Amino acid sequence: EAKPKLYYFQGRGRMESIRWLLAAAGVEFEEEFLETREQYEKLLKDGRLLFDQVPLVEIDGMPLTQSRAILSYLAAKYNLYGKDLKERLRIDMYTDGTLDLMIMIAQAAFKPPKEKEESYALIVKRAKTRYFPVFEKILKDHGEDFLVGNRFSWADIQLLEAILMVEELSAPILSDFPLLQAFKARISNIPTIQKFLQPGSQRKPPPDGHYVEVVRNVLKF
Ligand SMILES: CCCCC[C@H]1O[C@@H](O)C[C@@H]1SC[C@H](NC(=O)CC[C@H](N)C(=O)O)C(=O)NCC(=O)O
Repeated sequence: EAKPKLYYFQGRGRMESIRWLLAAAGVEFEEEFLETREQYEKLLKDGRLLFDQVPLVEIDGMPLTQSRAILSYLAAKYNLYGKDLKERLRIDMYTDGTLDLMIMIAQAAFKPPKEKEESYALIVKRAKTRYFPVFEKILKDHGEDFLVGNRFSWADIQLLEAILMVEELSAPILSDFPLLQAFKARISNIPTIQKFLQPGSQRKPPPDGHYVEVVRNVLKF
């Protein structure tokens, strides 16, 4: 079976959660990095971008776009989506939350320095007062190792991704969340995730000026 192929910039953006999910599921994938406008225009001309947007994931012979749809498809395909409708609903609610937080971080990279710093401060505040308290309470109320159904799911993978990303903005962010600290250690030690966290994996670094410049050039915005 052909490996999934991911078409995106050589950065996190809206593709990083897809990389995390595939890696956590132990699925090897290939990547084509968009560096030039011509590459993007070829994808458009070939009719592979439903709404003219990336991420694009080619899997099971289909060109998939829309990152949340892709993530849902992959979570279901690799049995990381709970055991029934109600567990899937909780996983959708939690992952929509962590995705909202991570998109704020991705978009902040494109702002001028002062606005960017203000955005990062707001993101850290939201993580500390809105998002992480919710997950700390879920872990406390259920007293289980995982967020949903006492089983590893997409929700756990994405929460770990979000924790690590916010720690890059504020290292002590988990100081008031002991259960999240234990969760972070537990999920990081899952073999497929541990491997993805090693240097040399397909995990991408934080956005930098070069990444922003490439995206602006390719997408002309
Ligand atoms: C201010 C904007 C910052 C984000 C810019 C890009 O870098 C990433 O951080 C997010 C986007 S990714 C690139 C962008 N794709 C999307 O916005 C996809 C949105 C879709 N709902 C998804 O979830 O996949 C793109 O292709 N745009 C072309 C254009 O619409 O004509």
